[in-house]
Amino acid sequence: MSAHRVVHRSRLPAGEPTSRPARPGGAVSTAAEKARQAPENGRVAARGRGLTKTYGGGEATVVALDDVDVDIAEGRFTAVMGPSGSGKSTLMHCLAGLDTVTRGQVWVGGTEITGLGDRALTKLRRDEIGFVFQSFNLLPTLTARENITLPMDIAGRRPDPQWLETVIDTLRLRDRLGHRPSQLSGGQQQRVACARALASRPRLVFADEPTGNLDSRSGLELLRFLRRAVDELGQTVVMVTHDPRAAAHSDLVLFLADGRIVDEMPDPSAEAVLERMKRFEPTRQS
Ligand SMILES: Nc1ncnc2c1ncn2[C@@H]1O[C@H](COP(=O)(O)OP(=O)(O)OP(=O)(O)O)[C@@H](O)[C@H]1O
Repeated sequence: MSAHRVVHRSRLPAGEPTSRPARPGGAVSTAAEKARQAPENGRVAARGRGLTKTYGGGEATVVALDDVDVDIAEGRFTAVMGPSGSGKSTLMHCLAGLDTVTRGQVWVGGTEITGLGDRALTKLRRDEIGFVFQSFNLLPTLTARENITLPMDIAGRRPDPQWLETVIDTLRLRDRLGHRPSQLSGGQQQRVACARALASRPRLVFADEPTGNLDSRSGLELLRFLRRAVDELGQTVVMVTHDPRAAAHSDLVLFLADGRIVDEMPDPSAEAVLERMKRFEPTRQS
């Protein structure tokens, strides 16, 4: 679908994990994994081992994640798909340090975040991770530009001006920078939210249904921008989506079912993803 397979990474920091660990068992050690575009430098941006997340207790226990091993390759675009309730958002939130796991370990870059105190975790999220959610979470009293730079302003950091301009232009926000969210369309608000997530050039961008509230043109532009952020700027993107066409912009699709990674697809096409998703239909709840 998108011509994006050449990856240039000129911005890789030193000192990160240098090899992918052995992965005993589980979907991530299948033949498909060998076909996956393993990063030449072997770096992982985020890693989960034995991730288990349960809610409730006794007979009412819900297992949202069931012993998941996962590596998110640095400088790649990973999509996460699966039926409703399969654990996609939970996986993303646990990898991003927005939620805690019941068992297991999570690393972001070289830092194990499981067990980190609130303060250290907040700092790591602020410095290393950008979030794009379906709900835009913009502050209504601030202009688009102020919303975009707010996280950096709070952190007392100055955006790289050139990068910020690139983000603003690519997301076609230049003539909207002085507008407040109520004066923007849904698509424009989502683009502001995306610009905010990318403004600090975070190592890792997590996007939860980022195109869910967008018309198809705005959605396509957002996906192309995320693709560019990966190909041209070496960023790492993890996107939860229900849309096979959106997933086709990624390098690798991870398929979840019942809290486990049950399959993965490198270099996905929308058609192949749709076909794979159809195999979940009998157990689908929505
Ligand atoms: N706070 C919670 N309390 C109890 N159960 C929860 C909670 N959050 C999630 N769950 C359950 O955990 C499971 C996984 O939820 P999750 O939101 O990760 O799924 P999902 O794949 O992202 O779903 P969807 O595609 O519908 O957004 C579901 O069965 C859900 O009902």
